[in-house]
Amino acid sequence: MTESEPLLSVQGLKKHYPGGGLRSDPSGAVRAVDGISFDIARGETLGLVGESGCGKSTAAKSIVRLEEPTDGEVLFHGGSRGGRSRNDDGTHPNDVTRFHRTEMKTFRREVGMIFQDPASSFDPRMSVGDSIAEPLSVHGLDDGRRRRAVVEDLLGRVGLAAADYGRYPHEFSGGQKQRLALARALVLNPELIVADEPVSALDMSVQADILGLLDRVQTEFGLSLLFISHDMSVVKEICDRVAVMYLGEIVEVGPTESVFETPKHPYTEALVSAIPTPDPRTTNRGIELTGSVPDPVDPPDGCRFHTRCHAVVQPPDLDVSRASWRRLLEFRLAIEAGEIDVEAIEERARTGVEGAEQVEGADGLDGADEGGSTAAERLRAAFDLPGTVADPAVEEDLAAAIGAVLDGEDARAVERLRSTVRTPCEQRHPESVDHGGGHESACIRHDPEVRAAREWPAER
Ligand SMILES: Nc1ncnc2c1ncn2[C@@H]1O[C@H](COP(=O)(O)OP(=O)(O)OP(=O)(O)O)[C@@H](O)[C@H]1O
Repeated sequence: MTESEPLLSVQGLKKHYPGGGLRSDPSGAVRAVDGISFDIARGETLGLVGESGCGKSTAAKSIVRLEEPTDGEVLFHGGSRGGRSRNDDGTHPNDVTRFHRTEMKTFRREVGMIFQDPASSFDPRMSVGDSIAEPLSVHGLDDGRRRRAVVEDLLGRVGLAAADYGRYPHEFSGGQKQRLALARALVLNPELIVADEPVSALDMSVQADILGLLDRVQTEFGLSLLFISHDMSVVKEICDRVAVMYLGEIVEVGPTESVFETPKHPYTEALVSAIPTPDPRTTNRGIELTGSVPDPVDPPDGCRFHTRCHAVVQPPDLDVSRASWRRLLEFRLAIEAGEIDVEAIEERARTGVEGAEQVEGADGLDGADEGGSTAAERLRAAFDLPGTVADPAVEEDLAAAIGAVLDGEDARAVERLRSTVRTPCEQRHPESVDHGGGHESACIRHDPEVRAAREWPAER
């Protein structure tokens, strides 16, 4: 491997779990990881970040083959270990996904893992020293005294004492257990550590200790580190580069400083914006990330983030304000998700929690109450929709869609709205665009072809 070749190169990795779909395709696969690619250089820490359910753990497990990947390559040691290049059939001799048993055994020695819950990796009936030493026996170090010496040395390096060798897991705190887990991950002198949420279960002060330790150990041992976390501030602390994952895909990757200072993808922007600022007088950028990650069985078309995106692109020919556009799209998406509960809206109006009196001046469709508003107006009010949309064609579609929703015909409502309330973001899967310095993102606002064909304001 030359210096410039990555230690780990993940290419188009997919992990789909069979069945389990509840929505449009009940037999559909759970697309937990859906074609991710990234490299990790020797001695580098790459952070894989995203909300719960984005596929981070599945990605980690697929890379080390605790789960069998559905597709893609995981090249360990670049492309030239032992001078070997690709086989005639295009496969690669260093592709972990194709390793046989003996190659896997070697690979496992070269990759250490740490998980969120360190307790689960220790047998409560075994001394921690014996647990840490176990991989040494498995990999052929038969000399018990040497095994003990290696483990005692490691215990010191992770901030514990050689005398801790004979103690049992329940005698250690959460932070100490994570130190033990790190010692165990290091025992075979690996080149890569995969750490999946290693500090999420720990108190803030202990988190800082463990992050400091990871950082120190990484430098000392010259390790590469794949660091998985949902916590942006933790990632910022420790990573050289960051890959942001959303619904099975990587939407942005780049040097940590660049990604945090000038996030290019709206999802990253929202995650960065949500980081609490240490100074209460300064406010963050105030982008609210609403809702949760959609079902990976049936991900949204085009850009998977468009259903939650604050920057979702308005069609150039839709002549309404930006605020109205967002509301119209949110309304359509709510109908599609089956989230509109007309009875609850009516009930709230009756009990005065949300007044129908907020809506004035629009033509009623049906069901006028004592205050004079109609069910259609109350539905508009509930979704903060304009009383009348300025663009007559859109207003016609919206009124028809509202009527359909009130009639319980959601499919008809969606069909009607889809003709006008339709974002370019759902029509095209965004390609990754290079912003320079290894900073890439996949958002159609940056796609040169799309930008050339349409006109919307330059955003970042
Ligand atoms: N064995 C499985 N079978 C079916 N679906 C699964 C399985 N494991 C994970 N999933 C689904 O795959 C998606 C990604 O899960 P994953 O645990 O990888 O996400 P994550 O980003 O690591 O989140 P978390 O931190 O909550 O674990 C989720 O929708 C999850 O429900």
